[in-house]
Amino acid sequence: MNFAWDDDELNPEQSAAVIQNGNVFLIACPGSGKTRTLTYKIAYELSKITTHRDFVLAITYTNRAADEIRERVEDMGVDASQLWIGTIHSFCLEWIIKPYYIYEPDLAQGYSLIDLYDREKLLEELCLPYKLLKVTFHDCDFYFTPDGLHLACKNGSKVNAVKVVLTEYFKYLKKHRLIDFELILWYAFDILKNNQIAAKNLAGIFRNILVDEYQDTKELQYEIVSYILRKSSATNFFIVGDPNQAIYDSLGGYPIGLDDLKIKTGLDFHQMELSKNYRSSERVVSYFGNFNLYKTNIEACGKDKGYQSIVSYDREVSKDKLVLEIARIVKHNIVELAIVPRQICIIAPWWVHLASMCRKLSAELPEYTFDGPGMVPFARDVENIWYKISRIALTEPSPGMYIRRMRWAKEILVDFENLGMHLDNFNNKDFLRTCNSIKLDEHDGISYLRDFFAALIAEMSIDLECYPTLMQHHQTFFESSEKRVAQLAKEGIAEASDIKYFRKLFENRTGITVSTIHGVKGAEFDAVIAYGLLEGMVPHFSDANGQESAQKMLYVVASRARKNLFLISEVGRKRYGNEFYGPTRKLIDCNFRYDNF
Ligand SMILES: Nc1ncnc2c1ncn2[C@@H]1O[C@H](COP(=O)(O)OP(=O)(O)OP(=O)(O)O)[C@@H](O)[C@H]1O
Repeated sequence: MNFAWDDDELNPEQSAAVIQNGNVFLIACPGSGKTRTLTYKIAYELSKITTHRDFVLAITYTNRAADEIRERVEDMGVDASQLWIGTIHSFCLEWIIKPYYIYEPDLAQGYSLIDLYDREKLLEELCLPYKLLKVTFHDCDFYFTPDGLHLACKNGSKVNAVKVVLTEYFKYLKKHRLIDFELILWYAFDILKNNQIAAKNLAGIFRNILVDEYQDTKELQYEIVSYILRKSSATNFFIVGDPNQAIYDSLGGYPIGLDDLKIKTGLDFHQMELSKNYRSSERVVSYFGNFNLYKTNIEACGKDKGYQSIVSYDREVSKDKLVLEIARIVKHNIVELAIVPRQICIIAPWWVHLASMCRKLSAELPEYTFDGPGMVPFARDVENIWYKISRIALTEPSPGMYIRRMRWAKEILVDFENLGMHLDNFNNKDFLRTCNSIKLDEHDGISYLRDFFAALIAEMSIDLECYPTLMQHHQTFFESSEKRVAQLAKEGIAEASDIKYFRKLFENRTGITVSTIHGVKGAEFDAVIAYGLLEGMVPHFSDANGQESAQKMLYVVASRARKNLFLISEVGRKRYGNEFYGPTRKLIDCNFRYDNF
């Protein structure tokens, strides 16, 4: 029987998208339940599968989104064993590179994935000769298109140095048979381009391919999916996103137009739309409508629709008073407006401004906690096996965590087997049982993890020396974690070394979120406070398409708010010489009756 739902679960637009046969191109405005629609669509298509050979493939932007959707599908009582859901990188590794790497000359002799920490370290070293030009690994972002390499760096004085650094970087990777995230896409694309059988096999497995957040998808990713789709007339494609929220332009992401998509895939599409915003008040919706580049339809219809929102814009506060002003706004929301701390988010464009803001706010408002970037005390590299084990080591067995921990255990055992370990009948339940039996009385987070891993290896009789990859992952995991803990301690967060702080990462968030604009993608909060809205930051000074990018960033920021929105262009931030940053031009141009706050 097909999976069914009630009227109060999906609105008519969402239901129509879920049950639509064939290929769907779905444009969804902010807060319109894109994730909900995608989840039901997956559940619906899974329930229609009649043979064990068919799979549903869903590609999400983050591992976290993949986990959430999978868990929701399982909670709905739908069998998810024929669902593969994950990021495009995981998909390429598991389904294209692992089975077909021998067809790729650069990979045929074997390859391994460079750890994120090692990658950063390598690039930092290669940048050293260009210290005077202030070239750092942050300048070394790049991406590939079918025509080859593109640099994210648009700074004329650095570009040549970055090119040399990257040439050395690729040489090093090749010599050591390493690949990074961008190379995963490149090689997957190359394999499909040169190997008809690979694309055909994949097309035979997946009856449905679903892509979330298409607006931030890169050309190579569209190409990879298109190779598969062109090999099968029986595979349906469902692609959803919001072109107004495309903020990864500098890394090669773009919202493909329908005509282009038709040409690439050779398919026809039902063009559909989700236009009902369940998130924000009418006032917030009318505000972010000012930045609606593609003129998509949006109608507020959630439970907070009639909320008397505050939408304010401050262009006067000085940089030196910023912390006090943000603290005042936070307190007002919590004390006067009864908004809970975890429903507040503080956003700035640049990561560098957030760590110090987080620290200063923690000192100013000691009664609240702040969850910010750079606050994670250990290496969160999802491809590192020891990170995967740490997820189990740092969470407690409980009914609520059971399914998730079982899945993590399974992933670890698959990794172990891929390393050549013979696990006989040792299954994921046994693995969890072994982990749960490890009891340690250790308060230092890093020592705890070291002891935990040692106990686990001993219990499973694993000889680390026999598995170089495991040893290498072990070394980089701890090197990177020690560096992070030291950095946090330097910034005044001494408790970061405590095991309780480590465990917090996996608990439900209770503190005030502090995030970059890019990091807040997909999230929603009752109150949003955004600062650093300055021309040169929003948009970035090197952005060739700056005004359009600023418009999209403002659209993303403002559409995260359910109830209240506070925008700040502080004065007094030095640019260079005697020059100061001024407010974001798109904000100055926006004609809106802000509230005095
Ligand atoms: N049919 C519905 N009825 C009531 N609430 C809904 C419905 N669909 C979605 N919602 C709620 O609307 C909110 C926004 O949904 P979701 O986060 O999926 O939006 P989104 O489209 O992904 O937004 P964005 O693109 O801005 O990230 C969520 O709180 C969700 O539970």
